[in-house]
Amino acid sequence: EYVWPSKHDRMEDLLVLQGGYIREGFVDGISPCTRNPNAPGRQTAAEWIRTAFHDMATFDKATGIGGLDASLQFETDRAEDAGDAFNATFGFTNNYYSIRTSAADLVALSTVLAVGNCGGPKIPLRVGRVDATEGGALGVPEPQQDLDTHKKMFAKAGFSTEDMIAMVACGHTMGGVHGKTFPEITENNTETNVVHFDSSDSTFDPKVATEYLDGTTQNPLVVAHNDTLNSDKRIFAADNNVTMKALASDPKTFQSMCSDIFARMLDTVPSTVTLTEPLEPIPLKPYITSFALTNASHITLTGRIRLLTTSDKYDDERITLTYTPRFAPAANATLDTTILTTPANFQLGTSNGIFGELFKWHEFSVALPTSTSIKSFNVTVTRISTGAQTLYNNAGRGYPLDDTILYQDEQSCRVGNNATLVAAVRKSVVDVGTSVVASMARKYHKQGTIVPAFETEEWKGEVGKEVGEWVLVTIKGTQQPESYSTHFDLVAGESKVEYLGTNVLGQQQCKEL
Ligand code: HEM
Repeated sequence: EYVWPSKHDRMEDLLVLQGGYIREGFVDGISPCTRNPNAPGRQTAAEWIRTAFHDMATFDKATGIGGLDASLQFETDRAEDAGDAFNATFGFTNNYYSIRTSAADLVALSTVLAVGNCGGPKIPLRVGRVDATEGGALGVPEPQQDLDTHKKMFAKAGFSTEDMIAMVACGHTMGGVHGKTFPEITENNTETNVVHFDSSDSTFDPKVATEYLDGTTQNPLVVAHNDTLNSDKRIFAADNNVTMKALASDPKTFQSMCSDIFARMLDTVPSTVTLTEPLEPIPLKPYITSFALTNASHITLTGRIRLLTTSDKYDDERITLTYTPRFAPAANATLDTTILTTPANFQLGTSNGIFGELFKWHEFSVALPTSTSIKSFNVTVTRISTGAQTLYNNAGRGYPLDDTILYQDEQSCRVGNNATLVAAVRKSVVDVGTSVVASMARKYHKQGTIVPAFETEEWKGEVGKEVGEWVLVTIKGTQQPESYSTHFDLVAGESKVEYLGTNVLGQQQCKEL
C-alpha cells in the first residue's frame, strides 16, 4: 500500500500529470505523434521507443550486467547506435532528470508515454532504475547481421525467438528508416527522407504485421533491394510467421502482446537493481509547498491535495484536513484542528493523465500556533450531494509532518551563484550540538555524455537568531548554472526535509524573518 511521502512521488507525477491545472507535461515532447515540429522527417515518439531498445539491447542475462541503465548516453557515437534519436531523447529527459528521477527511469517513462499517447496500450511502469556511470558492452542488433546472430543477441539478453519477433514488430509499428542515417537501405540520403515501417507510422497499431502478411508492406527492412539488409523480413519469418499471425489477428491481441513484451524490455535491468511494483495513480496525494515559521507564534502550512476522481464527481467534493498537534493544548484552551481547503478553479482545478486519469486539486494555507504545532493530518473527502465521507489516513499513519527542521523558503535565495538556504531548527536539537547541513545534489558536466552527473555536497549551517522555540540556521554555498535546477535535503540529526527544489531560488530575494 502507498505511504506518503515516497521517494517515487516525483516519477508518479511525471507519469500522471500531463495536462490541466498542475501539469508536468512530459507528453508535450511527443505531441503530435506524427512528427517532430522542429525537425522535418523525425518523429519523437518513435525515437523514444528506439532509445529504450538500444539501451536495453546489450543486457547480458548470464552476468546480470547492462539492460535499461542509460548507459546509452555514453554510447551515442557508436556505429550500432546511429542517428539523432538518442541524444535528442536524453536532451529531453534532462528537463526532468534529478536525484530521484534517473535517466533510465525517464527513458522507461518515455516509452510508456510514447506508446500510450500514440494509440498503444498502457505498459506498466516500474521504477527504481539506476544509471550507469560509463558505457557498456557492444551488441545492439544491426540490419546487415544474419538471423542466427540476431537470435543469439536476443537470447543473451533473455529473449526467445518469439519474444524477438514480437519486440521488433511492436517497435517497428512506429517511425521508419532515415535516408540520412541508412542511405544504403532507403537509397535516398536526403536530410528529411524517411521510409516508414507501415502505412500508419505514427499510430501504435497492427499494420506492421497485417501489411507484412498480406504482402502490401513497404517496410524498408523487409523490401530493401539489398536483401542482406532485410533484417525484419528474416526476423518476422523466423517461426514461420506464427507470432506475426498472432500479432495481426486482432488489434486487442496486438496491444496486449506488445504491452507484455515492452514491459519485459523496460524491466530488463542490471541484476543489482530492484524495481518497484508498477506505479498506479495515487488516490489521494498531499503536496506541501511551504511549511515554515512566519514568526515566533505561528507556523504556516501551505499546500494542495490531489484527489483521483471522475468527470461526474470532481466538482461535488469538499475536502478537509484534521490535524494532530505535536503538543496538547493547555487544559483550559481549545484548539480547532480542522484545516479547510478551497477547490482550485483555474482550468476547472483539474489535471489529467493520458490513461484517463482525472485529478481535482484542493488548496490550503493556514497559520497554526507554534505552541501546539502539528505532527500529522488526515484528510476527509465529503461528497456534497450525498454527504458520504471517505477518510484518507495514509495507511493508518496519518500524513506526517516534522517541525524539528523547517525550510524557510522565503528567507532563502540565490544571488548570482551564491545560494543562501535558511532552516529553522528546534532549539532543543541545536542546543545539544546537532549540526545542521544542506545535502546538495550538485550537477556537473561529465565527459562523453549530455546527461549531467550528480555529486552530493554537504553545506554546513551557521546558527543565527532565535525565533520562539526555533533557531534560524543559515547555510551558504555556491551553485554553477548547471545546478540552478537541482534538489537538496536539509538535515538536522535524524530529522530531514527532503528533495527541496533550487529552481525558484534565483527568482526571489532573501526576506528577513
Ligand atoms: C534486430 C533488431 C533490430 C534492428 C536490426 C533494427 C533496425 C532499425 C533501423 C536500421 C532503424 C532505422 C533508424 C533510423 O533511420 O533512424 C530502426 C528504427 C526503429 N527501430 Fe529498430 N531495429 C531492431 C529492433 C527494434 C526493436 C526491438 C525496437 C523496439 C522495441 C525497435 C524500435 C525502432 C523504432 C521505434 C524505430 C523508428 C525510429 C525513428 O523513426 O526515428 N527496433 N530500427
